This record gives sequence, C-alpha cells and structure tokens, in this order.
Amino acid sequence: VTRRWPEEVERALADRFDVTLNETDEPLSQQRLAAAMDEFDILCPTVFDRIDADVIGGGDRVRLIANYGVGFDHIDLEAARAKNIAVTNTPGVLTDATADIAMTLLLMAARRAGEGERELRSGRWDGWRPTHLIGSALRGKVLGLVGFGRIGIATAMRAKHGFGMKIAYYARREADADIAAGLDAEFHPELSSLLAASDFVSLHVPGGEDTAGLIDAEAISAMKASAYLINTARGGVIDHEALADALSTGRIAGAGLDVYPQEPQIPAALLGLENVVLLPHLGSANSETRIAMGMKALANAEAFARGEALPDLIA
Ligand SMILES: O=C(O)C(=O)[C@@H](O)[C@H](O)[C@H](O)CO
Repeated sequence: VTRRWPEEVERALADRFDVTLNETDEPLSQQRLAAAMDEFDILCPTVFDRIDADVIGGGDRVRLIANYGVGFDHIDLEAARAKNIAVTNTPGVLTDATADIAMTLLLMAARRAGEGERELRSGRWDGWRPTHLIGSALRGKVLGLVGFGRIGIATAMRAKHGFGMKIAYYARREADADIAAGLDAEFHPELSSLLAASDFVSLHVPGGEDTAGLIDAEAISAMKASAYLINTARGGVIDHEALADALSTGRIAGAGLDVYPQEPQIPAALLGLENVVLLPHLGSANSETRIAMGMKALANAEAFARGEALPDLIA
C-alpha cells in the first residue's frame, strides 16, 4: 500500500493479507514502485503514483493493481493488460464528496469567498460597503457540465435542486432520458456550444490523452466573459497558460481548481491571481469517503484472492 490509508481500513487489510505499508507516507520513487512489482501479489497505488510501463515492467509477481481512487490516468492500462495484470478502481463511493467540492469551488469563485478570506486575514478589510467584493448569483444561471457521468450528474443535482441553476451538458452521447428529464438537462453535442451557453462550466471528464488540453485558448474564447471555470477532474484537461491569460485579462470572470497537471506544483501564473480559487486536491477528502474507498479496494483484493470476479475491474 503506497500511501497511508485510514487506520480502520489498514487494520481490515492486515486481518486478511500480509500487508506492507509505506510508513513514511512520502511519495515513493519510480525505482521503489518497480521493485514492488516483484515483491508483492497486489499493489495498491494512489493518483500520485505513476504506474507506467517501466514500473509495470519492474517485476512479474503483481497480478492485481487495486487503485485507491476512481481516476486511473496514472496507470498504463495497456502495459498491465500485456502482462495480464488486473486493474481495479473505487468508483461511486467518492461521487458525493467530489460533487460537494465542485459546488464549493463554484460558490467560492462566484461569491469571491477566497478573496474575502484573504482580505480579512491580512487585515485589509475596512468594513462593509455596498460595492465591496460583489460576486455573481447562481439562481437561474446555466451550469454547463463537460462530461455527464456519476460526478457530473451529482453536481448537476446539487446545482439544480439546491441552488436553482439550469443544467446543460456536453458528453460523447446523450444521457438516459430519465436522468436528463429529472434535471431538465440540455444536451450539447458540440463542446463549443456548451461553453458559449454556460455561466459556469464544470469539468467531469477522465484525465489522459483523450482529454489533454481540451479546455485550451480556443475553448476558453467560446466562453462568456462573465463565466467561471471549475475543475475537479484532472489538471491535464486545461491549458493553464491559456487559463491564466484569460483570468488576468478578464476574458472570463473566474475559476475554481482542485486538480493540477503536475501536482503538487501549481502553475505559477495562477498563484498571483485573485479571481481563481485554488484547493489542494480535496475532491474525496472526507473521512467517510476515504474509508469507503479503502474498503472498496479491499473488496477487490479479497475477490481476487478468492478467484472471484472483481467488482471494479477496469482492465
Ligand atoms: O479518485 C480520484 O480519482 C481522485 O482524484 C481522488 O478522489 C483521490 O483522492 C485520489 O485519486 C487518490 O488516489
């Protein structure tokens, strides 16, 4: 297990398996990860472990990679398939937590909460004024979801039923009628039309080659000048130079980010901007969710040990 998990999950793992924990809880080197492929039957990485072809080529004993997280763009699935290594993830259990962070970012950006907090803590607040830190309302505004899977739909539910927002989405195909109907969600087969129609754009697509740089200068140029961009998906989906330029020139109103291309590095051009909320990948960071993620990874490991079908097999 490459990083420390919630204690109760570590105990449950140790009750069933011969478990080696990374006591330091520091990121492991590529060499260490590669060597682990010859020492263990099951490897449990997180999003911060780059399980590439070199690592997978590092040994022949691991037969299951049970990822702690839903996103798997950090794992070379082809290399795993070529060595007949099963790969699982932890979908579903972190949907609510991540949708909550998407709404947190949206609200903080729209109501300039981060600016207010910084102003107050730095002693710069000189009292209430009618024109002070004026933000944007949510009711009646269009939330455009890029990607309409579990987390996209959960975010839409919160926005519509909790804040009176209108829902639009872009996805590879139209959602099931009952899901869309419940949300009165407008389908946009073209990304550019969704971007042009939205007051808030929230990204909910997987990371990886297919979506790398999807939100680039051209995409941002289709957005309204009053619009906000929210990202709880993966950092690589956005061209951050283009975003920083749009934010510093007022091309869009603001942004809220929880993920970055080279975490924990933050694109320098963003750090000095007031109209962007920056969170440190808190998507699934609540105790209930992190325990549930661990128990899901454990369930996959147990099924593997019993020779049963893996509940969350992705490769
Ligand atoms: O699940 C994901 O894909 C996430 O990005 C986060 O919820 C996890 O915390 C992270 O992946 C831990 O591995």
